[in-house]
Amino acid sequence: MTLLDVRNLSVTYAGGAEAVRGVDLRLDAGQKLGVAGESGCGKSTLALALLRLLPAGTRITGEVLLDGEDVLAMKWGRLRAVRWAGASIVFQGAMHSLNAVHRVGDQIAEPILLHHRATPAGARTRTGELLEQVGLPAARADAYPHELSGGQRQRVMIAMALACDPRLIIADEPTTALDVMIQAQILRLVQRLVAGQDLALIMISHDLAVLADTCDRLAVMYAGRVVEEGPARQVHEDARHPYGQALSAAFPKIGDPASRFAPRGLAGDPPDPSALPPGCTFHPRCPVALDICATDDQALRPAGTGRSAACVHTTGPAPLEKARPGTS
Ligand SMILES: Nc1ncnc2c1ncn2[C@@H]1O[C@H](COP(=O)(O)OP(=O)(O)OP(=O)(O)O)[C@@H](O)[C@H]1O
Repeated sequence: MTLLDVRNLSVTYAGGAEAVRGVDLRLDAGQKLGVAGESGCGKSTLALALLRLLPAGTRITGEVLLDGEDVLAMKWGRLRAVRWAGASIVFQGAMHSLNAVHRVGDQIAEPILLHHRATPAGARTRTGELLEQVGLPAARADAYPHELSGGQRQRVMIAMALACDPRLIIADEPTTALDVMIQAQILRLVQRLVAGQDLALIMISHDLAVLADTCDRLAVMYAGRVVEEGPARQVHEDARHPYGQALSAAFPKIGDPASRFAPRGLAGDPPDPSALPPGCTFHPRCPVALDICATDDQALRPAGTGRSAACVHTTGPAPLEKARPGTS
């Protein structure tokens, strides 16, 4: 059953940055979707748009249907109910997301009190259970954020995200700020919490290998657009879009120790979303670009069973839009 249906979602920041452009995504109940892409490709903007957490003045268009209800069209009161209880977000860098002057237990209890109309004693019991679920002693509820390590704080953030029994968790680079050993622990925790449950997950990372290990499906974003989508392992091991191929070559393949020593980086950076190049936005960096790529962008189209890509090499020419006049 479809839990999340994102249709033609676009986000433009007040300054004119087109951070997300025409994204379509579908997620079934309990399904795990990875969203990959370099820094600046619009992954966090996409996550924030799903719960309308973007700064005032940002233009969001399209539809975000959560259980059939459009988050983008909801009244404020309904939106508040959907945040935490329908879907919740675990951000990167827990220190900035937690309030430094409140005990972590009180911060976990807050959404429980708000959404479940629990008594303070009931909320405290539930907080203890949640802390134990994420591998912390219940007594850590009395700690302030600065008394916890980075990994412990991220566990608290995950406990908060679980507090109201959401059907969807969005994890935005949940391990980025942590050292490698702790990263692995937190990833295992997320995998354990979502495995075999009806809890859907959108996990955002620049690391395809991590996503392939955790998720069922994978969407690769470039310059605000999904350029490739499909079963996670297949996209990681045999990407169809040249950007997906470059991204996956930059990280070791699961179970392939040789690839660990031969990462191939991609020259250059993603384009400035306020001044996107005409045609396919990847063409200036693409090793296999054709003349047509400088003028015509390609729509995401079928590229094998259950897979899609937006590349003239994979799917043949079918322009999404002509280059804007004066831009080529
Ligand atoms: N509040 C904002 N105002 C204007 N532009 C913004 C704002 N937030 C992000 N951007 C721009 O939108 C683009 C997409 O940023 P976003 O953070 O979504 O990318 P990302 O793929 O999540 O990158 P990272 O992995 O570094 O978080 C970037 O060019 C960024 O500079």
